[in-house]
Amino acid sequence: MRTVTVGTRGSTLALAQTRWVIARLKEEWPETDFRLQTISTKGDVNRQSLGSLAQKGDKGFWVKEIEDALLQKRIDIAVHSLKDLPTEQPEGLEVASIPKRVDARDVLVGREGMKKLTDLPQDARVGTSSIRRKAFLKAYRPDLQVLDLRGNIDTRLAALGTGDYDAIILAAAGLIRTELRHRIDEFIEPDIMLPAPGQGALALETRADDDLSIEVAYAIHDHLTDDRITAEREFLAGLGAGCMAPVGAHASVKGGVLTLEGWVAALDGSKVIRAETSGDASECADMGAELAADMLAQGAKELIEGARG
Ligand SMILES: NCc1[nH]cc(CCC(=O)O)c1CC(=O)O
Repeated sequence: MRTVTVGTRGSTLALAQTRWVIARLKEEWPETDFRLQTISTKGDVNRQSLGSLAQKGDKGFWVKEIEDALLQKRIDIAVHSLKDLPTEQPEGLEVASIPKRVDARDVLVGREGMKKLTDLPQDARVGTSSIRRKAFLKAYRPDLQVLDLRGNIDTRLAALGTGDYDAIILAAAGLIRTELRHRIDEFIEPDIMLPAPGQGALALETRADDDLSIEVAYAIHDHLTDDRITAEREFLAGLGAGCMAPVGAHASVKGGVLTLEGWVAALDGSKVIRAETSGDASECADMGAELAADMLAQGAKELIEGARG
């Protein structure tokens, strides 16, 4: 029996999504033995000592050690949250497969009586770790206080219990994948908070010359998800921005027609540039690049640079 080693971070979310990936791969390749290998990353090690969000800004904070493990053949397939993966892979590695996406939206989890964005009183304290969520929330409800809230999903839910926050915002996908869907109080629609590019999707990364692992991973590739996230990520790349930018992107496909929406915001929410395009789904990459160019012409660059500080 051949063995394929699948690697990921040790967080609850990373383990849950990797177990899901292995179960799906096992359905397609019942004769293959899949092993799970956890790898600790700079992001995990430095979690306690993170002084500011900016320190997390270096590209691939969560993925470097995992990619090293791939290159050193300690693992054969890496499972990443797609939104944490830089838009370009290092020499010798590639994204071999994008499984079917789950819900891309952000969600609100609130205290009693604070179960919806519209329930929150003036000055309510909302916790989030993401500058995109912060900027879009401020644009929608400038009267709210947006407070920093870092840590893994369990830590963030626990913080809500201590009373320091009235509500927190996180990705639906993280809660769904860790069997915490029942904690979701409100799905925030994309017309209020556009999700992060790639949110809710996974990426299976392999060595570019490892044909066997590429074939194994590709068995759970989802073309529709791939078109959507290609448009979203080309948009992000076209802006010259990474996962730490106040940028949202969301693509949907109906009847072969892909619609891509993109937002870029000032950190304080005082300005949001929004644009949309649609076309044949086979043009997804060009559509992302064109939407980025369109928004750069509308002043998106100043907003992204402003957010870098
Ligand atoms: N940056 C952390 C991270 N990376 C992926 C997810 C959620 C799962 C996903 O978006 O696929 C999360 C947590 C969150 O944003 O609440």
